[in-house]
Amino acid sequence: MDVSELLDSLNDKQRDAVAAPSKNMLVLAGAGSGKTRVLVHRIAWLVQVEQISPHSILSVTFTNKAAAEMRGRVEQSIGGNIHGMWVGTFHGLAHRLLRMHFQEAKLPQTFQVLDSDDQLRMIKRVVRSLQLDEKKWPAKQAMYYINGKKDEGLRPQHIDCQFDPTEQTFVKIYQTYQDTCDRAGLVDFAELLLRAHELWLNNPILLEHYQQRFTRILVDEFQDTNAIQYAWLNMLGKKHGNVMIVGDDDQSIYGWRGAKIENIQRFVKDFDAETIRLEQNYRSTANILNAANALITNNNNRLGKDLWTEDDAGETISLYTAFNEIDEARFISGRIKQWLEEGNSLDDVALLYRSNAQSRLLEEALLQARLPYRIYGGLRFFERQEIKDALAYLRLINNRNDDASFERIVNTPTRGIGNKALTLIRDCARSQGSTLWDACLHMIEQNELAGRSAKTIKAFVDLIVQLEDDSSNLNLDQQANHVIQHSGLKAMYQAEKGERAAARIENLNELVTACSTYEVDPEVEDELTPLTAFLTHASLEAGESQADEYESAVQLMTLHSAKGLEFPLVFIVGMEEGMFPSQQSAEDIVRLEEERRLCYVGMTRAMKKLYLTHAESRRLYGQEKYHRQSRFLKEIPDKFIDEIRMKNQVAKPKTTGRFSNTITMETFENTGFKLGQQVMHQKFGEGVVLNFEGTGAQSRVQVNFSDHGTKWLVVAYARLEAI
Ligand SMILES: Nc1ncnc2c1ncn2[C@@H]1O[C@H](COP(=O)(O)OP(=O)(O)OP(=O)(O)O)[C@@H](O)[C@H]1O
Ligand SMILES: [Mg+2]
Repeated sequence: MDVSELLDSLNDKQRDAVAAPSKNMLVLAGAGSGKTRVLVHRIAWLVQVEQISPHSILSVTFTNKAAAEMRGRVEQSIGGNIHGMWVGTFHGLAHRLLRMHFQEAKLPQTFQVLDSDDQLRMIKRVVRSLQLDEKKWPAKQAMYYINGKKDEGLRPQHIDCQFDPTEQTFVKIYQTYQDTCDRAGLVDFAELLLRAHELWLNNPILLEHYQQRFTRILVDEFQDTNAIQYAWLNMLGKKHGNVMIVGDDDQSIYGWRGAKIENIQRFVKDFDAETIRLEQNYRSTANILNAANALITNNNNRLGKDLWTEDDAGETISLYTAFNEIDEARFISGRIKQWLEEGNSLDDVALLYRSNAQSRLLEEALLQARLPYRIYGGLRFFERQEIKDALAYLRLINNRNDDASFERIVNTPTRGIGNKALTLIRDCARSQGSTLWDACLHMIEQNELAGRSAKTIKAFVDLIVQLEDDSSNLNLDQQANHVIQHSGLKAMYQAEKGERAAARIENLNELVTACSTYEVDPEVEDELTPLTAFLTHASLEAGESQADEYESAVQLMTLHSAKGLEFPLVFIVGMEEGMFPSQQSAEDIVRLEEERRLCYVGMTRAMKKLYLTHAESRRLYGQEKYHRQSRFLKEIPDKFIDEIRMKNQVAKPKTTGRFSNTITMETFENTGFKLGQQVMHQKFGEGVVLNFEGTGAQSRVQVNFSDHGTKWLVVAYARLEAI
């Protein structure tokens, strides 16, 4: 792209931001106003016009995927590659620094990243080792505590807990956990940021090196930075005064993870930054945009922004009231099918939900309708059980001190190592201040294990050593394959049988493929073995990209992970009180406002058409619950919404069992049943058909059961038999 093109595709305000002389800037603007576009064009501008070396540019994105996209977009617009430029998430960049300066950061070269699942296990173990009551000190709570403190930049010794015995215990857990991680060479996500911050704090020369190197810094989605990220940026960027941040206070949705909206104003003050506001939205139709704008005005203390569009009103937003969660899912799959039949692509469709667990039913409906789908950021490849098992073997082979991996696989597949033996090993590790692996060696050597345990533990130790011996000279993918085969994992999953087992084997095979296509980043990972590099990659990526990347598919994701994305057709499901807003946020104004921002984020992902759905009843934890519709629905002015309700589409519902003769003889929409007909249901027994609703796959019948009263049932599911 030449320079004029770079600017031509921008409006005046965007252009001002892209071509501004270097200074600290805040681009504050609502959803879809081109903030990310400005950032990308700004980088291209710096390289092409200002002749800044990519080496001097550091750009922070919110996800790894966004980083890859940004790199691609910049490379495309300057028509060349941008080697030397650092683009990544705060975590990814911190990790990179720690890899490059592991000694200064007081880490072993082979340090590994601990994901949250493994972190939780470690903390559980620590709580137990401190002989605390696990009910009183739940590991999860301790994990929030530890990560929260790290996000604030606090080590145990910084925490004043003299007069608070509860906090004293948490600090003790924090300290013990940290000691264990340090011993094992493990770094959790929050630790990455804190360590990287301390790295600079303790090494002024190193800091100065990076301050001089990164003379241009850009940050997307700034509204979701936490305290330690802000401190890190402040340290790096303040000296040269060329930091551009873009953000939207109305889209701050990670307060629960320590993000601070106040950082936006703080930045303006600390960095003496100029504010540029963008006001034109290029993403959504006027109906969608105005509905989202109306919703968000219900929040207080906003920085305030105007957002308008030149786009047409477009279709109204459709609101569907499903009568239960199955109906909701089927309605959605029906509409997607229709969308596809109208000649559109599945890639253009997103289903957004409040919590991950909601995906299951939607998946089921999509599977039934044979609509390919992909879960974005949910059941991630590298988080799947079998993958984590295989990686744990590789990790332990790579680094015997990795206690988390040791714990995971010591008895997977089962090899008769019981809890008793494990407790002995843990105790020994604790008393020796050693890792679990070393404790095993010690106990074997000293004959401290009972006959059977001694044998099984020795066998495990031998297995790991053998796996390493046999595979260390192989290529990375051969090595992975060898370990999957000879660890017993493959046989174990094969023995499981069924579809799920087949999927697991497929995943394991895919891991080998992932190894074979993995490319080492020469700037950081040259010194590492390919295995260490790959294992790190696995932890960081956690499968943000899915296996079947090239197939056209519906995207399923949580509202949180939809941030920054856009789709022509969007469904937001489960819009019920207690679901969205979530139960916990209903009484707390701060949390409620964050939920509302989340709804704003969700709605503003839609370009052409938005569906909002809710179910009148829903099975939750095995129980049928009735929820009122979400207050957010009521906050959207009626003029933007069009209600679809099956009841409106059918003949008047009847509530009694008496029918006129003409109706009695009709078979409703080929359901196979007639009004007044006697039917049998597996669970509810005998009954009489009272009424029909809906059409096609969604048709429902109302049946009066002799023993269970009147119920509405979806014909396709109910398996009613005429008698
Ligand atoms: N000046 C412009 N002319 C035409 N299209 C534009 C312009 N600016 C942005 N767009 C398009 O508008 C859409 C939204 O842009 P972008 O994703 O950069 O917005 P954003 O402010 O980052 O949104 P979000 O707040 O959701 O992250 C994109 O499809 C982008 O290509
Ligand atoms: Mg954006």
